[in-house]
Amino acid sequence: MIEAQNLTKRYGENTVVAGLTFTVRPGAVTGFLGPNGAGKSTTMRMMLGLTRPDAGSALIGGRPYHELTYPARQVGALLDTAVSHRGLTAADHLRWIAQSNRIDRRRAAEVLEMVGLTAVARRRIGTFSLGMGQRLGLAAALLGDPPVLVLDEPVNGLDAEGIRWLRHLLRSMAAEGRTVLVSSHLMTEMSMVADHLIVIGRGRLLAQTSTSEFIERHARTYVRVRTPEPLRLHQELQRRGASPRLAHDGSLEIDGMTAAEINRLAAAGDVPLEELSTHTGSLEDTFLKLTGNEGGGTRV
Ligand SMILES: Nc1ncnc2c1ncn2[C@@H]1O[C@H](COP(=O)(O)OP(=O)(O)OP(=O)(O)O)[C@@H](O)[C@H]1O
Repeated sequence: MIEAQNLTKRYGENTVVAGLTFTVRPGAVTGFLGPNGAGKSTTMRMMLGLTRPDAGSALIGGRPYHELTYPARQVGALLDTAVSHRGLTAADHLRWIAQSNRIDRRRAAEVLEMVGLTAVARRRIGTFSLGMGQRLGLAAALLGDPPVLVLDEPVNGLDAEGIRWLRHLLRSMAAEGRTVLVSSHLMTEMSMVADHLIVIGRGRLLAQTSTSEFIERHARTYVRVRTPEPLRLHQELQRRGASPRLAHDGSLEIDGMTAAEINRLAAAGDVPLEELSTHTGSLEDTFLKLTGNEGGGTRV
């Protein structure tokens, strides 16, 4: 379990994390969503004792990070892919982390297997692609078999097969009862893997909900109509209180009315219809609308 209480971070006049309060529960994948610059990395760094909050606190398993005796056994973190010891082999890199956290060195081979890097265990990290680096970072996070995982944009650099593999890994980690927090700026990707969502924009909490509820509440449904007489239909619709939008292709998009209602209205007004269809806006659009497509901090 992770508990953030009023977490706040300012850089100069810029409040990049503004009083975030949320809970991340075990046994589920929780997506931490926000556009670039929304404050996700800063929040995760505060959870992991790497950045000092100006106010508030973050607890991992009921304790602040700095009070954990062997942190790598309590929380596995993937923060950025820059690995300092580029001359080390993947296996030696993991053995070194294991040793400094009093973890059995043999665990290195196990986690390399889990992330599909066994074949390159003896290669120097400096030669790794971005995707391989992400896998190695995940291996390091899993080294201490921790009950909590905090992963910052783990999808970055993975190819389609890697992304499928990661989804499976995250789900199985959650199914084992772990707390899994994964950040992303991609709504669609998160909707495919996360059970719960914490959405932030400009450092503020915008939503904390189950993924299915989020989709139900925010996905925009509208009706598209094509007619040779758009102006007349537009007037009829406005008379009914609707606000149709004229799309680039000349069709009308209408919120808040069903296709059947629009059909009856058109028939009553003797407006011929060439197309009448119901659409659901993309999740990505919904997300951008909710977050205002803005990441950066707010001046307060
Ligand atoms: N050390 C720092 N000094 C000054 N400003 C910082 C510092 N670290 C982050 N920021 C600013 O804080 C804001 C939030 O950054 P953060 O990296 O937490 O966002 P993010 O949601 O993780 O975005 P991204 O996905 O782009 O990493 C940004 O405007 C960033 O420029």
